[in-house]
Amino acid sequence: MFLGIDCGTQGTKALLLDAASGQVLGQGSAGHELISGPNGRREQHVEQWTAAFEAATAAALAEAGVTGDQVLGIGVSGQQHGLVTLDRDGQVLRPAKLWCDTESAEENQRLLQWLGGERGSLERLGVVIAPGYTVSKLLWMKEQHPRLFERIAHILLPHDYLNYWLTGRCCSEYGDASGTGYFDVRTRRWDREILRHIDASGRLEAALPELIAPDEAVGRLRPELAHRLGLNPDAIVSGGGGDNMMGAIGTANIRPGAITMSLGTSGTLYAFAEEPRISQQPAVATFCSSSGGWLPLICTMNLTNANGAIRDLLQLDFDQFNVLVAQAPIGAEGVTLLPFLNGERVPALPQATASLHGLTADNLTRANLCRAVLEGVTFGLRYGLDLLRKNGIRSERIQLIGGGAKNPQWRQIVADMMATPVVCTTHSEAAALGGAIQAAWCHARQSDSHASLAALCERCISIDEATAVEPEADAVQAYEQAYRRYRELVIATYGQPTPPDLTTVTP
Ligand SMILES: Nc1ncnc2c1ncn2[C@@H]1O[C@H](COP(=O)(O)OP(=O)(O)O)[C@@H](O)[C@H]1O
Ligand SMILES: O=C(CO)[C@@H](O)[C@H](O)COP(=O)(O)O
Repeated sequence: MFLGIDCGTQGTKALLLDAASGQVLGQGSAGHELISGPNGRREQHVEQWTAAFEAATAAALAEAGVTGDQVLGIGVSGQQHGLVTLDRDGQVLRPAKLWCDTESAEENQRLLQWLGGERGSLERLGVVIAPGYTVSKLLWMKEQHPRLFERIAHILLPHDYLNYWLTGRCCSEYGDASGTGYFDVRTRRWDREILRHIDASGRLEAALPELIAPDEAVGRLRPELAHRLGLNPDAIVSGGGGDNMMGAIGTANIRPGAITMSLGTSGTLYAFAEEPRISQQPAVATFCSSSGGWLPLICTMNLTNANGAIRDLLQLDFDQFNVLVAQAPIGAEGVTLLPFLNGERVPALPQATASLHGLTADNLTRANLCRAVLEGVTFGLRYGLDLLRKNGIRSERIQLIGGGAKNPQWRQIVADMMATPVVCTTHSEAAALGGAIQAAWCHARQSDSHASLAALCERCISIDEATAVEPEADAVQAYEQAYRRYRELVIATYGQPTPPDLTTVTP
């Protein structure tokens, strides 16, 4: 039995996998609260993650009817880019600053300048540092909380922190590390110089966790924690990874040829690559995968949060929202919502606010508003898909995961808007499943078994054919028009982000 954990933005999901049969035996979840503040502050108390870990794990074990002593390994997936700082006694210094926090956008701009702009960042790190990446949070902390900054002894990402809580060891793996902005994705090494630029004392470099390979274990559970959670004290903890890296494993996206799209708090799109072919397009982040390769990725910051904001405003539940969406035609009778409530990463508009366009006395209806938000957030992913496709990434279909993938209406909208068939894997909690599969892989390597990651994915992941949807020709055309209007409005309202340059730099 293997336990997969996904510490997402809105909550933690746990899943218990019988890796021998490939069956998921039980699942559980528990929510997190966001701390929102001025200038795009989005933080979370790490105690929420550990409490949610415990609650979700207990629920998954109870649903499976299995005791924790049967768990042989744990794999943790986590929201990317967040900054957790510890002092030398291992105490957390302040709430974690999250991937969707844009408070350090200005610090990011200064660091980008130091790197030589987008080109300099690409040449040096293989990614263009974006607001939300970890590196600018460090500069922000130095300037805003100098006393706490001086006490930093360990810098961890969210899933690294959970691994530390589980095992007592601070380390990181290539996938999540590649989203920090102080890591070279080509060589898979930390970039210490950028940290020295932020603080010449050497404190930050000394605080970097050790890097481990994707099939390496972090260690075993701390005995007292194993005892408290009722888990097997001999259970190993695998390296885990960022939620997108784990979502890739959990959808068997470990070979070129597949595209996974996640409809979570963020919207993401990614495809496995065997080589670090760095795109010159700044929006495409060529992260490392947590399965030995690379994972070119697009991320939008406004997805289910924007839907939720309109749902709350109109006091609707999911079903009522969906009924209203269905009542409005494609294009919402000319109502377009540019949903940048949190600022945005793709397109690169960290300071943007959302805006509503095309309202008239005739089209201002609840149905059009609901459709406009769902279309607006999905258009962002269409823009991202175009960028990936222009960089040579092709797939016959899109594998849809995350909370939003449970919505059949949204699945059809995705298929029509992307003009591509869409399907879900049996377990939409693919990041948690990926964690469990990675733990089984790691356990097999430790026990000298020859179970490959590919064989485990084949055994544990299946397509849910009942969710398969094909694009419908009329709808594809109608969305094409609505998408053009969306792009024109983005450019007219916020200006043109860096024009796409589709050549590639040093592979
Ligand atoms: N049936 C559904 N229809 C539409 N959206 C849903 C449905 N179920 C869950 N969601 C959305 O999914 C979100 C959570 O997705 P999830 O992938 O777990 O996010 P995260 O990992 O960022 O915490 C919820 O906030 C909710 O808006
Ligand atoms: O920042 C990114 C990817 O670069 C996000 O995808 C985060 O990893 C958060 O994921 P969710 O909470 O939406 O699952």
